[in-house]
Amino acid sequence: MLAARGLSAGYGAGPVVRDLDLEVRVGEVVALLGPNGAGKTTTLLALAGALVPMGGAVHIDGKPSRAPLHERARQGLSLVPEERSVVMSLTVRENLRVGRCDPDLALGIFPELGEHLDRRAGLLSGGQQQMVALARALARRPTILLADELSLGLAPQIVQRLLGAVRAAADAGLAVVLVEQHVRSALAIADRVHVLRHGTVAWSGTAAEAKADRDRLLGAYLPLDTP
Ligand SMILES: Nc1ncnc2c1ncn2[C@@H]1O[C@H](COP(=O)(O)OP(=O)(O)OP(=O)(O)O)[C@@H](O)[C@H]1O
Repeated sequence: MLAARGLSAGYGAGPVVRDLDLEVRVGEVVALLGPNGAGKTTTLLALAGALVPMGGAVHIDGKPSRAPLHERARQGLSLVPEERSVVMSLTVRENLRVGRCDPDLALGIFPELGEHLDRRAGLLSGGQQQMVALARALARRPTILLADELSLGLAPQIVQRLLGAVRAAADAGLAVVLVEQHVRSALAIADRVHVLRHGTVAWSGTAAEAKADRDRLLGAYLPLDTP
């Protein structure tokens, strides 16, 4: 579905991620873990088409693609960036109408947003804002979801709710690449895991293997892990 083949990407001064190979298939959640600065966001942006590869390629449905983000978005890719992508001055209802989002579908994913439809997004809690961002991304009926640090700064219950919605969408046929610092939560919903360190893949395996090896993984690669 979506794959990186020998992918290198960065910001002008040279690649910050190098020679990455990874792929995500229909119905699968692939977690990208790693400490701050490891290159997780950079990888996600390159997969999304927001950064042009400096080497290698991104393949979509088996073919190399150089399409930019807006074109990939039309082809069914949804990106939830690290900075919450809700428009604070718009109401929840207005936020859900942006783009090709189906508001009823969005409310089906997070019914609790229903009572806040006419509130400005800026007045919502961080967790509710993230629900709006994720609901909007999922309610475009994408085939690929790329999500960056959904859990950032949020309470465990909300994180579970958000990641549960991601898992349910994958079970319904979505391909997901999830960047997370919250290792335990990511492993709870992921099928496969890549750990990035200094811009390269330091460890790859199934989520079950990562759970079995969690303490060693945390010690070796993920010293900044919280719960
Ligand atoms: N816009 C940018 N311009 C130049 N360098 C950048 C830019 N964004 C990130 N970098 C650098 O690229 C490297 C990888 O950053 P990236 O954000 O991909 O890491 P990350 O694993 O997502 O970390 P974090 O969890 O802190 O977001 C870092 O050294 C960072 O300083």
